[in-house]
Parts: sequence; C-alpha cells; structure tokens
Amino acid sequence: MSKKINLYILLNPIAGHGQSIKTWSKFEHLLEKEGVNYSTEVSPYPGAFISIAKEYADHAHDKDDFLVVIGGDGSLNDVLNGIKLSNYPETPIVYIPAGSGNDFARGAKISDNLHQILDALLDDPEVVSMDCGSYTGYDRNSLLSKRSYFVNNFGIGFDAFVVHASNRQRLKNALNKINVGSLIYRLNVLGALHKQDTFKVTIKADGKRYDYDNAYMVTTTNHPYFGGGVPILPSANVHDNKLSTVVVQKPNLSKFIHLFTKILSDGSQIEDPHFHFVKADEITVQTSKPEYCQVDGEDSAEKLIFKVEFKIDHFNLIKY
Ligand SMILES: Nc1ncnc2c1ncn2[C@@H]1O[C@H](COP(=O)(O)OP(=O)(O)OP(=O)(O)O)[C@@H](O)[C@H]1O
Repeated sequence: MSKKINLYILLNPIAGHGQSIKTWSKFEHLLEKEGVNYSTEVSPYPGAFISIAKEYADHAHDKDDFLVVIGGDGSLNDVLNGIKLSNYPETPIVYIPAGSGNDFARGAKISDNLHQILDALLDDPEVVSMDCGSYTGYDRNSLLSKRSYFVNNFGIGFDAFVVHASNRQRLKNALNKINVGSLIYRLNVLGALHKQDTFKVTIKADGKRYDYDNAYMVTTTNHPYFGGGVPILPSANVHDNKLSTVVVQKPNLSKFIHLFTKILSDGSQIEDPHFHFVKADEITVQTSKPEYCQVDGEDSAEKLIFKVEFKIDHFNLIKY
C-alpha cells in the first residue's frame, strides 16, 4: 500500500499552447487510479502563481504535502518568485515541464515522465538544491528595484528583442491554435537580427571590470540554454553555484552569420573573438542605452538602461 500524499497542483492552461492541459489530464488519470489526494488551481491570469505560491508557502506543510507546477519556464519562474517572497522560501517545488521551450527542464535534465514523477512522490523523494539567479537593479522607472529570481536567464539585447516581438504579436494566440506559433518566433529571430542595434556594456565580476563596445546580446544565464533549446553557453551548469554572463558582439555581417551558425550547431562560439563570458557568484551588468530585457521568456514592455546586480541563489526541487 502506497503512503498518503497530498498534492496542490498549479496548472497554467496556456503553457505549451495547451500542452499543459493534455499533461494534466494524463496526470489526473494516474492520480485517480492511485487514489491520491489532490486539489487543482488553474492560473486565472498572467503572474497569478506569484501570489498563489506565496500564500501556499506562507504556511508550514507536512513532508507529504507537495506543491506541483505544470507549465513552462514562465510558470516555474512565477512560482519560484512567490515562494521566495514567503515565510518558507525553502518550500520545495515539484516541476512537471509542459511549456513550449522548457529550457529549465532541458538545462537541469528534468524528465516529464509522469509515472516516474508519481512513483517518486509515493516513495520518499529527495529534495535537491538547484541554482537560480537573483537580480536587483536600477533603471529609470524602478522596474527592477525589487529583488527577483530567474531559473534560466536574464537577457538584454537580441534575445530580449525576439521575446518582446513574439510576445507582442497580435496574431500569436490565434496562430498558436493552428500550431504555427513557433514559425512566428523564427520570423521574429530574422526580424531582430536585422533590427537589433548594438550598445556598450560594462561587466564587473570577481573584482575585475570588462568593457565591450558593439554588444548585441548580453545574457546572464544559469544553464546552457535559451530560446527553446539554443545552447548559448554549453559549460553553464545548474549545480556549480555560479552564474555566467555572455556578451556577443556584432562584427561584420559575414562574421556575424558565422558566429550565429556556431551557436546553433556545435557550441564552438566560445572560441570566437566576438563571444565573451564570465562566470562568478556575483556579476554586475551596466548598459549604455535603452534596450529590452527578457527574464525566463517574459519581456520588459519598454526599453530600459540597466545597472543590474546578479547573485547566485538556490531553490529546492523534488528529485525524480
Ligand atoms: N490564465 C492565463 N492567461 C494568460 N497567460 C497566463 C495565464 N496564467 C499564466 N499565464 C502566463 O503565461 C506565461 C507563459 O507560461 P509558460 O512560460 O509556463 O508557458 P510557455 O511560454 O509555453 O513555456 P516556455 O516558457 O517553457 O516556453 C507565464 O508568464 C504566465 O504568467
């Protein structure tokens, strides 16, 4: 006879263009079959998981109670930020990846096998500490003044431009319904390659200062991936207690295409003279002119000039 567990399930119905709902109906079927106690909260609006997760984690829970998130990177980000605001920021998360990009699951090697997840919960699951990034910053409009957290990356420049354009696409939701949402993303990559300007950036880490002109993309990352599986920095690792900031400079067009081909193919960009990175537990990034930023796939609605202080942080995840 399995032990008694209680699951508090947070479902983002729009994650993965509805993939999350399919995942949930399969998981619900398994829970019913095993007679597991559960309750479900469907996210009513963007960002709702922040207050919902905070409220859950404001109270101590039994070790057989589990907070389960079904969704993509944005859903996990919202839950992490809610838990970090709560009285019990060490509350562990059970994460079932069901988004479109699932970069955190890819970077942290988290399986989406529902049988495996339930078996682990019914056994005595191990809690593992995972790296995440924390950031606070100064910008004209104080949008970054409150310390917040990311599981994947905080990008300024090209990746943020693509995310901004894709999230704002008026047709996006309609197109997602007929499964061409990823086409929009690719078209926006091409558009951003052309439209993204360059800027100056200063990076400070481990007592050293690095100044770059012509920066095109400045991404502080917790693991190798961004943009739904693009390995921007293959050596980044969710267990090394470090964050990495990558700076890609824009050379002339042919060198630039060559550099992007390397990023998309074999990871050899790290030897390119226009690709730079620092790895540290605290990193400051300062930019010279207004640019978009993206945090775990959600963009700043407006362009900002940044001075952002990043610090490595951690959260608890149930291992399965
Ligand atoms: N009811 C809702 N309606 C619209 N958006 C919502 C709702 N609930 C949550 N959201 C927002 O949906 C956004 C996207 O969710 P999520 O990132 O989980 O899915 P995804 O974009 O498909 O996956 P990935 O980020 O892995 O590509 C989140 O930022 C979240 O705040």
